[in-house]
Amino acid sequence: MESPPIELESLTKYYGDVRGVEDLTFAVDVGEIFGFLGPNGAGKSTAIRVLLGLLKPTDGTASLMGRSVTNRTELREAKRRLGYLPSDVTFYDRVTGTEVLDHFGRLRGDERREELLERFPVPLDRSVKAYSSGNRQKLAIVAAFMHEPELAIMDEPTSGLDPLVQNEFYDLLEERRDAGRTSFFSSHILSEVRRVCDRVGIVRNGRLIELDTVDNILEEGGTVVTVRLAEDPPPSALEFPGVARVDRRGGEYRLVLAREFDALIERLAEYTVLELEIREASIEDVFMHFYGDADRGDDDSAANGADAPS
Ligand SMILES: Nc1ncnc2c1ncn2[C@@H]1O[C@H](COP(=O)(O)OP(=O)(O)OP(=O)(O)O)[C@@H](O)[C@H]1O
Repeated sequence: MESPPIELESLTKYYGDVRGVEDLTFAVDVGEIFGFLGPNGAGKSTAIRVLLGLLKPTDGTASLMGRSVTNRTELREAKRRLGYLPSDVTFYDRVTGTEVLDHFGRLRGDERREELLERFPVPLDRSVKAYSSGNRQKLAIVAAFMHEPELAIMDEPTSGLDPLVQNEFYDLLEERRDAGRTSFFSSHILSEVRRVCDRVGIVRNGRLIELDTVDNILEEGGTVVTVRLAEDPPPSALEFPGVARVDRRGGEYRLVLAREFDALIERLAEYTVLELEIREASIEDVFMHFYGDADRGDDDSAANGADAPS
């Protein structure tokens, strides 16, 4: 059987006392577009840097296409079949775009170079020092994908790209999926996650807190109910199975829930309903609770609070 493109097993990385990631276990399947999400400082870049062999795990294992990233020979083999897009693209400044691509082409191949340059055009003859951040990102995309890698690992790949270029990039990921190639990327842009990701893993405080298909997650929190009551119950009084979260803002309660209307009506019948609105949830409504509430008690480590900017 084919090895998973990415496999993490109890992966833990501490920077001294500061927790990067803790006990991360999940695998990415062949042909998936997998989104790696979580608030700032959650541990996404740490996991990605371990996967690329740039950081040594404190504990646990990580492998790419069945090759352990802590074994130099295996890592080198895996890297030939990998495309990588870092979060802050830096090239040696005194070279031109063409020279950058020549360099990566010699290392790994460049059969899609011309086609990708038509889709992500950059001023090839100019020094990359003079590139705008968007052009740097486009050059990095061409460099990462021109050898048609089996697996692409990307840290916030669309940051700095204009909307048209972003769309071109999403098309590229979808074509890769159709060809059975795997893409893994971190993102803060929920609309792009909804548009392209098959499955997501969400990390917070270094730990995996959700691993599911985007469809399932949206289904479970697909409805937003806003209600105003004559009474003033605590938000927890409006919780029932199927409710993902309840917030109170001013005199209004806002529930994100699966389509459990009977249970909703039963619960609201205990109160005097003054106003009621029911609408389909946006992806922000559904995902925000994975981001917020960071201090609600799921932190059990002295390392908590060490979220200095990275
Ligand atoms: N080189 C480092 N030395 C010490 N601590 C670090 C280092 N790099 C990251 N950290 C810490 O590890 C934790 C995880 O950071 P990481 O950069 O992996 O998060 P992230 O999810 O990628 O965040 P962002 O969305 O802001 O890019 C944070 O607490 C961060 O301060």
